[in-house]
Formats: sequence, C-alpha cells, structure tokens
Amino acid sequence: MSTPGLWCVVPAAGRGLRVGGDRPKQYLPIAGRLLIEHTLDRLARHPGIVGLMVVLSPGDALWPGLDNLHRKPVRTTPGGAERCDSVLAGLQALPAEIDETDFVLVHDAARPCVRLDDMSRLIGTAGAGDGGLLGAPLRDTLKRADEGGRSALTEPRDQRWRAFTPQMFRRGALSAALREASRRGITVSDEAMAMELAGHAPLLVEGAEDNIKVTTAADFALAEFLLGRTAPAGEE
Ligand SMILES: Nc1ccn([C@@H]2O[C@H](COP(=O)(O)OP(=O)(O)OP(=O)(O)O)[C@@H](O)[C@H]2O)c(=O)n1
Ligand SMILES: C[C@](O)(CO)[C@H](O)COP(=O)(O)O
Repeated sequence: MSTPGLWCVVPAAGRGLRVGGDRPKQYLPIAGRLLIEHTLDRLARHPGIVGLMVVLSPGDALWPGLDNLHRKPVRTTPGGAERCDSVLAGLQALPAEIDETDFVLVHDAARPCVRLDDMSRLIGTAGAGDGGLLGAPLRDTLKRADEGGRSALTEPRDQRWRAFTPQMFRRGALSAALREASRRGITVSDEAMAMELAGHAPLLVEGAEDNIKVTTAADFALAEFLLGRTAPAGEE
C-alpha cells in the first residue's frame, strides 16, 4: 500500500571537510538555528511531504533527536562512506508502507534555502515520468583549468545545467540504479546520475539559483542572508 504523500530522504552523514569547522557543517549555526534544522523545517513545511528519513553518520552524537516536525514523522538511519551509500541506506530504511513504485524525494541537508514552490513544481511535473530533479541552466561561461590554474579551454555552455536537490524518483528504480552503479564501481555524485546510467531520462525542472549547497565557510554568510528573508521562500 502506498502513502498519500512523499517521504524525503535527507543525506546528512557528511563530515563537512570543505568548511573546516569544529563539527560537521550540518551542525553549525546559521541565523540562530543549526543548518540541518533549517533544512528539515523547510522540507516539513511542504504539504506534499509526509515524512523525513534523515541519514546520519554512524555514532552521530550531535543529532538533536527530532522525531517530529510540523506533525510529520522524522526518522533516522546510519549512512555510509559516500553520499550515494547514505542515500541507498535511507531508501532501505523507509517505512514498509512505501512500495517500490512510490516516488520519494532526496534532498541534501546542506541545502537549507530550497523554495517550497520549486519543490511543488518538481513534484507536480517529474511524477509523470521517470522522475527528475531541480536545477538551473548554466549562465556563466565555463572554463577548463590546466594544472597551472590557467584556462585551458572554454567548455560549451549550451544544454549544460547545474543539478540541485530535491531529486525525485521511484523508490525501487532509484535503489536498483544506486546498487548497480556501486556494483560497477561508479561513485555517483547525485541520484540522477545513477538513473541516467540505468537508462532513465530524469526531467530537469528549473529552480531558483538561491537553492545553494552550503559547502565552504563563505557559503554561510549567503545562506544566512537568504534564510533571513521575511518569509520562507516560496511562501512569499
Ligand atoms: N557519506 C556522505 C557524504 C555526504 N552526505 C551528505 O550529502 C550532502 C551533500 O554532500 P556535501 O555537501 O559534499 O557534504 P560533505 O560530504 O559533508 O562535505 P565535504 O565533502 O566538504 O566533507 C550533505 O548534506 C552531506 O551531509 C552523506 O549523507 N553521506
Ligand atoms: C547532489 C548534489 O547536491 C547535486 O548538485 C551534489 O552532487 C552533491 O555533491 P557533494 O560533493 O556530495 O556535495
């Protein structure tokens, strides 16, 4: 039996090494709350989401122990060495009532600024086919650097997109695609890559470019500004 709504797997088992903080970045403060709390609150506010499966680093002692947000269940499970391993673990830990053909969302804990209306557009359009992902067409010129840090060549920009999250796929198809990529020794950088390798054609759904992934220390100031806006983005 499927559920009348979407669960979201939230990979949050990373170490945040590129930030260089004294703890994993998902547990660093932004605008008075933990980074992860902003992200989970944003996700739980979306009416189409019915539950969150947060994937934590094994032995994570910093998890604040949330079990419910906006009257929606929050569950946790241990993740793996790579993001894709954590996503697969999250899929496996979802409640039994979610069957293989149900769509699920995957959204990085490190992306606290996702807009609710962008999520609605993804859910409303990508569910008609193989699933899809939020992203944005590349708007800057793209350079390939040589070993000396110089521009070796300019990459073609047409039909190039930046991939964001959430990404939305059927639980069974995504699990199988992730397992197959792992079996082939391929570390996929997002769920769509695994689906592409499995022969699917994920739909690209354009979303706001302020859906930033907090990756370095410099990203915290921008995230703080974006989160400080009067109303959660997408409800303005
Ligand atoms: N083994 C991993 C690695 C990453 N992630 C999660 O995947 C998201 C995107 O990954 P990234 O931004 O690279 O986070 P980190 O891996 O923590 O960053 P870094 O590479 O700087 O250590 C983050 O929410 C991170 O917690 C995860 O669940 N499991
Ligand atoms: C999934 C993702 O956020 C899409 O852009 C990105 O691939 C994550 O990369 P990371 O190196 O694991 O942060």
